[in-house]
Amino acid sequence: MAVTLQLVNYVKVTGNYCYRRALHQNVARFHSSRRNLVAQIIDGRAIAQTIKDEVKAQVEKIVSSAGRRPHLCVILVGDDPASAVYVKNKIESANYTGISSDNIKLPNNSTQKEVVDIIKALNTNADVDGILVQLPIAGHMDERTICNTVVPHKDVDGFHVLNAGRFMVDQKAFMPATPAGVMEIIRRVGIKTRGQNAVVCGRSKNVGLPIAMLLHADGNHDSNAGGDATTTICHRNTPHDQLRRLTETADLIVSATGVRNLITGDMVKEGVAVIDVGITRIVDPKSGKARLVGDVDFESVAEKASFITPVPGGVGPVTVAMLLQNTLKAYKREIDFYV
Ligand SMILES: Nc1nc(=O)c2c([nH]1)NC[C@@H]1CN(c3ccc(C(=O)N[C@@H](CCC(=O)O)C(=O)O)cc3)C=[N+]21
Repeated sequence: MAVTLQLVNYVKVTGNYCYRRALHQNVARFHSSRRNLVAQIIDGRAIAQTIKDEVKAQVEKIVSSAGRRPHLCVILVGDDPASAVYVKNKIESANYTGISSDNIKLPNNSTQKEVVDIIKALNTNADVDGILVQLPIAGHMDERTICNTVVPHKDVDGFHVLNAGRFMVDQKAFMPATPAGVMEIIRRVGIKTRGQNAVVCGRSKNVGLPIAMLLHADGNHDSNAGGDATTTICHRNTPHDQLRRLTETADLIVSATGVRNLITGDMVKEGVAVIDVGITRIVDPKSGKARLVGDVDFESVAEKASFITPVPGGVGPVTVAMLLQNTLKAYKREIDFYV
């Protein structure tokens, strides 16, 4: 019995593997110690590098034909250490692609009016293509007001209500960088979505919700490239046994909750593709050093998955690359907001 089971697994997963191997290179292989299964570990850094090189080539073309260099402004309020790391990554990556940038740092006690006035000045500054206000923003400010102050055609985060609304009705829009990154990974690696069961964990307005919208949407519609999956959204009020029932039949799981070890190997079926968007900072009990973990128990899930993204080195770097792609789109005024 055990032998038969193993053989079935081997044939099934090896078959998938051969088919997929031709499609992509940005993966490593995770060899199960217990079974003949091979999970492909998606290399987000390599995918991000490819995207950044594509952006860089386009920027070089613009500059060599005497064009103005695309310019990104990042506004950072306060001194949250995680935000400082993300902003540093964004600025460094922008530099790499040839996109020039400003990092506007404001003290934590800045007023909402001060931030709004800075955004308004950037909105009308013809030398600025993209504007981004790093979130979370200090508690005494209204995040919606701040996001809606950025003029839609410079809103490279896709957080303005016009971009969010246009996207929901299949009009061209700036897509938020993390959801765009998740879809880009799925496309570049060749993970099937059409007709598949997709489970999204997390319903945040900037990450979980737009990911679910993209996964379920009509992929034949040309605007924002949906995934045609049957998509279920789980969130903090989904009982864990119900979550398990859904993940057990999922072909694709995208988790974006910040709950460590939410998804474990016993909850998933063999051959599942898993995209881990969670970020939790922990102190490693062995080394005593701080490190990042995702929502997914990597070791146990990789035993069964066909594809899996690691944390760090998965979705995070691709998010940064998508922001730069959006900045280039803003520069080219690719999105017409008057239709
Ligand atoms: N207005 C706004 N736009 C955002 O796009 C935005 C934001 N606010 N607030 C926070 C989230 C989070 N986010 C990440 C960016 C890079 C990594 C990243 O580079 N991660 C690396 C590790 C970084 C580290 O060492 O901490 C990795 O996963 O390998 C992760 C997460 C953008 N966000």
